[in-house]
Amino acid sequence: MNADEMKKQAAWAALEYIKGDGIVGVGTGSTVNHFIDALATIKGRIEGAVSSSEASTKKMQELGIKVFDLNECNEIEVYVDGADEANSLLELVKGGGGALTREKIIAAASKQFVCIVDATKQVDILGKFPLPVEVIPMARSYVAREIVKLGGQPVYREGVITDNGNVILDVHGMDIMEPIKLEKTLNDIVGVVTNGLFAMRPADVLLVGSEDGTQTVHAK
Ligand SMILES: O=C[C@H](O)[C@H](O)[C@H](O)COP(=O)(O)O
Repeated sequence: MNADEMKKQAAWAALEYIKGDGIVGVGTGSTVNHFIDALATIKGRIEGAVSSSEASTKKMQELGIKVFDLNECNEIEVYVDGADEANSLLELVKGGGGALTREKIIAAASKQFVCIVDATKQVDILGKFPLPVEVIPMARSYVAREIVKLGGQPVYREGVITDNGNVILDVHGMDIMEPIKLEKTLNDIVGVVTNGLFAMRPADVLLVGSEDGTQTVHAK
């Protein structure tokens, strides 16, 4: 079984968590694309979705899923999204696809966060995957210098503009021993919009697609 088949397995398993008939929070990425295919099979039962990216919005609209603005919604029951890394506390690194800010907003606005990954995403220590940081364009060099002071090696993701009109720095070389502390420290740098650590608001459930079927993990 390849990684994409494992992603698909985890994505379809997330359907079980869509119990009501309300609005579902939908993340971004190749794993979520499988989830959107799954969600389309129950589109008659749910009211619709809120979306964390233009890409997910487009795919959902093509499949006939109604997409709402988050400002039109109250608390979202369930948010389903992928991740680039997940540890045993279900703290995550996200943003490989550049959608971290809207993802973090919907995660914060949701009661339950179901994270869907393939088995390669599970790690003991976060940070091998370069940590994405979304930055206001004029602050890019300043923020990069501040990140170097924290021990990271920021690399400008050239040619990428986020859905919010900002740029991304991918921070290499960090063993993230204290994810909550680093998430807050990065947030405090002026010019940073969001960082890809989801530790203050980790996932509630992790569905891991693997050779042995989908494993359900709760935070230790
Ligand atoms: O910005 C992108 C998101 O955080 C994705 O959820 C994350 O990068 C995982 O993507 P994929 O499912 O394609 O591996």
